[in-house]
Amino acid sequence: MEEATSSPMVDLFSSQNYFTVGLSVIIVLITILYIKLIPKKPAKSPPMEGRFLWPFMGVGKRFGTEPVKLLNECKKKYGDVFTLHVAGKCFTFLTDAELFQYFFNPAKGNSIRVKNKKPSGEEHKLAISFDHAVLEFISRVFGIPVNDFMSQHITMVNTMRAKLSPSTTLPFYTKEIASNLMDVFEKTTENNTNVMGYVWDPKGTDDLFKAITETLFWSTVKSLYDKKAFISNEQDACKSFQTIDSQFEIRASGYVPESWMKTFKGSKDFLLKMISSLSTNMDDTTPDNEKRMFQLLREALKDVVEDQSTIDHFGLAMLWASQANSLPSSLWTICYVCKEPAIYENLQKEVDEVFANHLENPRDLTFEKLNLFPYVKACIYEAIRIIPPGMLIRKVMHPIKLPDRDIIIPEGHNLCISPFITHLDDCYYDEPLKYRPERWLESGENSLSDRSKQFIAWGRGPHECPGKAFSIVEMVTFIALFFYKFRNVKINGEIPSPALHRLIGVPHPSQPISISFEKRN
Ligand code: HEM
Repeated sequence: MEEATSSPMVDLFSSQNYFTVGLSVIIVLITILYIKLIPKKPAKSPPMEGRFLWPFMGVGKRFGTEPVKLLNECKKKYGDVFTLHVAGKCFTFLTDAELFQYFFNPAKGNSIRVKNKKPSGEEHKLAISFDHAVLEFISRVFGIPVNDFMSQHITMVNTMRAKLSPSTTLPFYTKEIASNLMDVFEKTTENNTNVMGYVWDPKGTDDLFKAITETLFWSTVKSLYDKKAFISNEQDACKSFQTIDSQFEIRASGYVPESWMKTFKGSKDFLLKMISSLSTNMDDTTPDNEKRMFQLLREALKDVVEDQSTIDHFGLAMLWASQANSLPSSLWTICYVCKEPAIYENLQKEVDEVFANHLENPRDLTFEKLNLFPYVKACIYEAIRIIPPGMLIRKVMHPIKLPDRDIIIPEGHNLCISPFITHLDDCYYDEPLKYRPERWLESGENSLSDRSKQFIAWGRGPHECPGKAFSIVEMVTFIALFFYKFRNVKINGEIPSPALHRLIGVPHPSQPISISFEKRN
């Protein structure tokens, strides 16, 4: 018999063995990587969902497609504090309204810093930070340099808060809104071609959101920037805004470089150019009480930023913030009102009564006169209650312990609350899914107000939306005039669901909405 010639040494280096050894090394490396990527869960930290799922993703896919369902499931499973592991990041949600004070007012010592951690500098005084939570995506989307955002973002917010208040310039900014809106509602293909905005067909529209956007965009811009702002033959500013808004999440995520997002970049550059030319042509001799919001913002920033073009980037951020929530909130209000005949009738009655008895010309609807529309306001609040911004976010800068709970939220977590979850919780609202504007008008025990602890659509505390008062004025004016100008408004088909991938801000509709109406001459 022939002896075997191959030694064990030779066997070891056969191609099959190379493969087996290679495969084993890869498996070991993947296992090490997997274990390394599983987020650490320090003792006493909140229960975590998605920790052991493929660590790059966690519950990322579900969070991006059905966040509300996921949050409700977790709330049931873990209680009112839990963490989601999303694509390597930890999002800790507080769902009990009693805990919101720790989220909104950390400065008052509400969130208790864990003792052995010492703050290292001024900006780290607070255990949680708004600025650190939004810094990256704000600078990606609007191009505000990180250092300028950290040092001057508060200047922007304080300037807006001071000037968009009923006791200062808010009545001035809002005095022409009615007239500007009427110009657009009355625009036809034959007349007023010099008025920017949508042409409302006398019978209806197949895309209500587009119609609202192209109407309200221009009136907001005229109020806050300049009467003639952004008008150009080169490109449509409203379309540029729509492009930025629709691609906001993709750019904010940072997964796609801006150079690959040609239409986004083109729109952003165009709007920055428009804002910059506005800056250059500003008349500094305008009396303070007649200066537009952007002019005041520019004055507040010009001596504190090194590169003057940074002001334009702040101006772009303010432009987006001033539109992104008011537009869908106006849309959802019209949809809900039209779907409930009794509500529609009540609202129409109020609108008709005010325009018949208190205002000869709808264009004269001033700031003071808006108090004549309590039912319109209640309809808007109720729509924002049911379809609010998806979530509010802060960064945990130092581990925090929630009083009375054996839970420590680790440093680095994103701390979140979701108006969607709270506003639809039957602990806080009777029949929460029911659109019932009357709940905002009830008195006594049931009375609600936008200060109720469970109503958080505009946030609360030091970061409460600085445009809140402006947005209410704008939306009440818009809805009152819409139902003055258009009669027998009917939504054709079902109201589509909100597109929930948009968690920062009020969601858009998932489908175009078609409506028909008769237009009053
Ligand atoms: C329906 C209308 C609106 C809603 C529901 C809304 C909601 C919000 C929310 C929830 C926040 C974050 C609050 C937090 O994290 O605690 C916010 C921030 C902000 N909003 Fe609004 N908003 C609306 C309209 C407006 C308007 C019209 C403007 C501008 C005129 C505006 C400007 C801003 C700005 C600049 C911030 C950032 C605040 C900061 O950085 O501290 N918003 N808004």
